[in-house]
Amino acid sequence: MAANGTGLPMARKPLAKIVTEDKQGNGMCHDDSAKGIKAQTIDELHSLQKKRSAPTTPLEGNQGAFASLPDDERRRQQLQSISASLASLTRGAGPKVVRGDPAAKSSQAVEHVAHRHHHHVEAPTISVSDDSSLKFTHVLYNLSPAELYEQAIKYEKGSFITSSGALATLSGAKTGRSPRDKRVVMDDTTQNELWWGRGSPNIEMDEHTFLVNRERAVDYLNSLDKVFVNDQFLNWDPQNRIKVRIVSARAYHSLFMHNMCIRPTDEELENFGTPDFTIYNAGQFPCNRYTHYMTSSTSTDLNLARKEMVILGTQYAGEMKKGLFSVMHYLMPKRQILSLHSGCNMGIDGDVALFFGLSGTGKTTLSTDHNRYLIGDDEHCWSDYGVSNIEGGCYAKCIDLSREKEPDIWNAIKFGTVLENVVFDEHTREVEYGDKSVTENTRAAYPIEYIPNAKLPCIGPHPKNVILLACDAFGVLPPVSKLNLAQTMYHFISGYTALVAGTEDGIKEPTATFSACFGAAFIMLHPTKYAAMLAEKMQKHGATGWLVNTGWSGGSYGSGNRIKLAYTRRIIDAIHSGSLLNATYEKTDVFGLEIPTEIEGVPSEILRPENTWGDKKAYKNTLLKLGGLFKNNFETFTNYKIGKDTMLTQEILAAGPNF
Ligand SMILES: Nc1ncnc2c1ncn2[C@@H]1O[C@H](COP(=O)(O)OP(=O)(O)O)[C@@H](O)[C@H]1O
Ligand SMILES: C=C(OP(=O)(O)O)C(=O)O
Ligand SMILES: [Ca+2]
Ligand SMILES: [Mn+2]
Repeated sequence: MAANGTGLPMARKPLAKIVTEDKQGNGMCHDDSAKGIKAQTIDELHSLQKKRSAPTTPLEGNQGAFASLPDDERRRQQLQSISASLASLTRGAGPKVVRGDPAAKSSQAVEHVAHRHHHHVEAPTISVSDDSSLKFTHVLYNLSPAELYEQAIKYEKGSFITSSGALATLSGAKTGRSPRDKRVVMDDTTQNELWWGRGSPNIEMDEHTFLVNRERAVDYLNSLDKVFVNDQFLNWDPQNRIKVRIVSARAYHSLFMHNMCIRPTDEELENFGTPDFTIYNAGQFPCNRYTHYMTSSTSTDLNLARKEMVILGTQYAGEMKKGLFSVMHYLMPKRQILSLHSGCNMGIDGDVALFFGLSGTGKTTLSTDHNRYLIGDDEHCWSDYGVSNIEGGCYAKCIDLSREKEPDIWNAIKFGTVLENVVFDEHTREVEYGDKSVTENTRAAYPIEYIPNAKLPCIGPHPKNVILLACDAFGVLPPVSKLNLAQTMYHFISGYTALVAGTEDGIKEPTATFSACFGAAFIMLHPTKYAAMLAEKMQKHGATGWLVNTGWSGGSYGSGNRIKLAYTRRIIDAIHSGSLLNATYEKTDVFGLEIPTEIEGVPSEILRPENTWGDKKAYKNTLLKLGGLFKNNFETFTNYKIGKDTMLTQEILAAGPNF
């Protein structure tokens, strides 16, 4: 250390600064030596550049006289907890965990935890029986976005800073979720509690196979020089907050979760304790196909009893966010709280709207509204006290993103934002949002406060409007319809959308997707459980249901056009303001939907779909075709009672298409 390593003021008086005569600044003699640089080598000089801060970057050996014991003890326990998380279940002991970057110079003292037995049992003597227990695992704990940028750029191929400051990354071979590779441990409890079988997203796996995959993931993570650990929260409702730990191998994954989960304050982090749920993301490493239940090299495994999720063979970051969402779909209903795959925003008068819809239907786009407060774009809870966002960030699609149409999302793509799978100019680093070379599912993940009118904390009163979004590529659903409660339930359970499969390959036929509760991939209980809760809450709080088609008009995909975002926004405005509630309505054939005759700012002729079709016969046929698809899909639900009220069940069954 330099002369002043004692912490006392320098005894020697600094020399007077030498004043040079050059006022242009082109002289070579701007001598600052008077300040007495506290470094004798370049390395030491560089070490001065970084001011130390605790606890987000706790690399220092701050074991001086002033370091209080409880802090030390807390830190030791934190490392011990991470070691326990990373412990092999077959070898008993957790790895030696070291805090800090393995590439850091030895001048940076690191904190160690030697072997600790799983579940925090002290090991008196340890006989070293395998090589992995001789190795240190470096832990990069809750790094800041800047630190994660550096890690990504240094070590992860395909990481670049874009012209707006976002971190562009590649998710590898998987650029979307892999629902068919999702497995859920079936045990005595979950066998009875969860939704299994036809239509269910929960494909069974046994406890033993889970442990095989868990061990595979943990061994992979421990074989690395370093792992990233995020300790964060889910759910802005303080009474129902869940502590999550994400162990991952990539800075990209750590930054993604930093943005998407709720970020703890320093105090909250110090008192974090044991997580309620842990994700082991070993996405670069495949699962072993010889393992029972494995049908590909990708596996995302949920174990509710162990409160753990294992990811193998996919680096798509959305798996982590949606995996945790599944967990919330299990935990929250147990507390009589409804979990919702919806966006949510609030007007200046406190009117809250929910936006349900499958991927690509407009939850993120329409909940991000410059005239309203954003509560969240994708995952919420509805309790007896109102709504709360589960997450701390948004995950926007950015294909064809434009500054003009979506200024708030555009401006959120800046330093700190993860930009997945986008294409950019190699020199200017300007992103080309129209380019689908890597995937059509390009994404931006940013902290919610990057949206200027985010509502912090992300909570609000009971919803006034429940908007069901469907992107109908058949072009027969009206741009907006007002729903009664039974219709709302019918469409909620159906969870319809029809996107166009591959826009590139000349595919003309839209394919209908039905996904119960607008999120069948994430629900854990039978859809009727969530539907009953939604009906009860909507009734109790007097919420109105709406069906909004954000898809085609004037014909199916290929002949018609997608409804202009500007029109959809006017429709949504009219819902929020209450003006649409008092409009004049007429009923449609087949679906029996109530459609308004006029809305300010929207051409009246588009409100009734058949007006926009040139070929009326084709319209009728397409309408009947879609009606038939709805009927077929709903057959699986006809034997279920929805809630306590048999009347409601009958009404819901009758609220579908009639022809
Ligand atoms: N009329 C419309 N309403 C909503 N979104 C539209 C409309 N027309 C085009 N879009 C585009 O559709 C996409 C909707 O995606 P997004 O809001 O991310 O859906 P989700 O959050 O439900 O997955 C966006 O890219 C948006 O620009
Ligand atoms: C991240 C996702 O959400 P959404 O497309 O609904 O925004 C997803 O479904 O993978
Ligand atoms: Ca979604
Ligand atoms: Mn979204």
